[in-house]
Amino acid sequence: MTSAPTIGVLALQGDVREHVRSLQATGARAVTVRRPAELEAVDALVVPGGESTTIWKLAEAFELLEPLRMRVKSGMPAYGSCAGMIMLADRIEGGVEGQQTLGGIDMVVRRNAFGRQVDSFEASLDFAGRGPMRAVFIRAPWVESVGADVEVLGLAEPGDRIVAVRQGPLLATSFHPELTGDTRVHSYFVEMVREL
Ligand SMILES: NC(=O)CC[C@H](N)C(=O)O
Repeated sequence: MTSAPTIGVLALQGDVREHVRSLQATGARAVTVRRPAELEAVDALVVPGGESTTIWKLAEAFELLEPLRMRVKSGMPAYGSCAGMIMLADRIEGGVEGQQTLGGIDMVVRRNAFGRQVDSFEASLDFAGRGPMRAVFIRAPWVESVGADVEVLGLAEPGDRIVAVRQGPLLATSFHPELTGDTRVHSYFVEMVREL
């Protein structure tokens, strides 16, 4: 890709503004996406943290679920944080009755996996070999298992759980880099978008 990519942030629910700011801090052009026409206009998409059941239901109500699935299937780069990671999972555990995802990453993601005692916590982890990073987890999922084509990019205590993965143009983290002001995950994603 030669010109600067336009990266959308799915703006149905969740911490949309924080992702827009993080993307802009890397120098990328960031826009919000709420309608199918807006989705068509972006080169890549961030699915924010929030509540995956709400994002799913609103995506259906806004007639975005199928268009989102199609774009992901056709190779659009996407990055999901927390609820966004759940949305990019092919399979989930602990979902509500009938909960659907967009899919794309060959993994099983367990919702609210770290348990009530540790609803929210911080951990230091190495993301993609880019040095220690402070990571914020909020009712976070973890990745229970991954398929052969999925690259593990980060593990976290407690339990050395998988919390960052990549499969081709799709990236997902259980934590929220948009909340810590550390732009390394967004920079990694923007680099991915530029390379594809
Ligand atoms: N901070 C988050 O995004 C939490 C995710 C939420 N527990 C869900 O299932 O969607």
